[in-house]
Amino acid sequence: KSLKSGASSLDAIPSVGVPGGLFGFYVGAWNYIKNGRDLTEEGYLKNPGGAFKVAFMHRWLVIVNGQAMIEDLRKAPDDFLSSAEGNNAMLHLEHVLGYEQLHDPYHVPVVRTSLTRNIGICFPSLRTEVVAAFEDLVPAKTDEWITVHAMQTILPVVSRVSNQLFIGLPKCRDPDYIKITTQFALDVAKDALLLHLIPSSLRSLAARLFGHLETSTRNIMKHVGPMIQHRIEMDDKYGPDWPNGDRPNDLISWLLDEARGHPERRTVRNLTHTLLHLNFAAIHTTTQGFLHAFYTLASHPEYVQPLREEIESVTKSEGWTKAAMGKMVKLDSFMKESSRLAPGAAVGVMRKALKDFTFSDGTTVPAGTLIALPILAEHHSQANYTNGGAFDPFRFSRMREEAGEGIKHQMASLTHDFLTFGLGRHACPGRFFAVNEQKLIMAHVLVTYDFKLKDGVSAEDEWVWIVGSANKTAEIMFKKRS
Ligand code: HEM
Repeated sequence: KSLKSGASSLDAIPSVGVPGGLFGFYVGAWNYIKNGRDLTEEGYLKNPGGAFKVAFMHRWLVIVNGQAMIEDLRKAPDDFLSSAEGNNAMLHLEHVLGYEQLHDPYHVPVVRTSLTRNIGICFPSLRTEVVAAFEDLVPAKTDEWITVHAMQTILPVVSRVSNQLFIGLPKCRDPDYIKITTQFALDVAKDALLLHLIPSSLRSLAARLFGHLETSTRNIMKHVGPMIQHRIEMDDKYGPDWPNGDRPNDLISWLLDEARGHPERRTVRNLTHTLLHLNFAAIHTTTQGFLHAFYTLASHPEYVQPLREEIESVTKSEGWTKAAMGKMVKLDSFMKESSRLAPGAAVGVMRKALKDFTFSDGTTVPAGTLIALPILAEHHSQANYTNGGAFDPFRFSRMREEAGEGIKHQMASLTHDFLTFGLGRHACPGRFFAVNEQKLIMAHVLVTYDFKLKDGVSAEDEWVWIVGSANKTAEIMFKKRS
């Protein structure tokens, strides 16, 4: 039904990759699954500063581009263009992450405020965890190279460091806990895909029968259930002021602060869902971004020296602190440039129109339409970047040297031409943590090891549908620096 009514009212918007004929839409949907990245680029180049539509599974997706339309999307209120409903249409959040995760997302302000504010205070334990994780997972010596599987090494490092902030020691190091949380993110993607193929009236049932949420919740509760129960009881009794001031400073406490006066949020189950959800939001995204940058660096050894010099000089004067990370402008630029060329997805910043919506150029989409931005094409565009297709690691640090351009070109800043973290009110609230974490891990690797890609390994992303992933099988060789 939505396809039919949507199709007729979206007539004025040109389509890409969809042939005519009776089954044209479905051929187009298949084309987009096979070739989503290139078709998006094609639509972008044919419709500069405008809109085009692609066959996206079983519905149209309208992709808008250019500064003016991106600004329209950024400014649109939630009751016109909904981010929650956009993400729900992509991921079926209420089924794969839990009903309350869609309908009461109170973790978002917690991540934006308490978690972000605590990065500096928690930085020493984050750094300790990075050092300990590499000692365990990359036990290289100075006199010989060792080879490790890149993804299987970095994923648990990122999980340990993220969960140091979420729940602290000892659980953040527990291999079974790490396995469940990292596997959960992959299961979410699988469940969402399955639910795309099932009519909406049967989704709830299908999610209960075939989905992974219940099992993962049960398994993770075995690890954190008693701890969370204890924290709720202590919070009921003492609020934030525990005797001797020994209340842990972690995500569970920050969530409980925000959950005061909301009994439905203060349950082991609700807090466990939130913990799983944030593991899903944080770990694979950060790992992917890091790995792409790491492969790029390993295949461009000429950039190692300038980065090492910056890291060694900053840590000499500042130590390993959040302020030090802020001063590593070349490293920030390197990571941002890598993310510009490999943002993880060709389209993103998904919104669903809840009412008919008219863009400033007059393009109108009816209520129910899914809308997104062509992230990768904007990132490549010559209109946004000189030599936009080329990797220029210090382009952003050079921009930052220009007077008055300080903050704007940092990796965590949101601009219309850098969309890795989204845009506007619903942009990623975890981006300050993600950037600090990626820089901390990269800085540690750079000062601790020499490294190189095993022969023949590709630093290029692998693309399926609209998703670009860092090489999953690559091996990296490490030797400890003397
Ligand atoms: C490099 C790593 C990361 C990337 C690339 C990334 C990217 C994104 C993007 C593109 C969005 C949607 C923005 C939009 O629709 O406009 C988002 C949302 C979100 N991210 Fe991240 N993210 C990362 C790490 C994290 C981390 C570490 C956390 C938590 C600590 C986190 C928590 C969230 C949450 C809670 C949302 C939903 C925001 C809302 O609905 O308002 N992310 N992220």
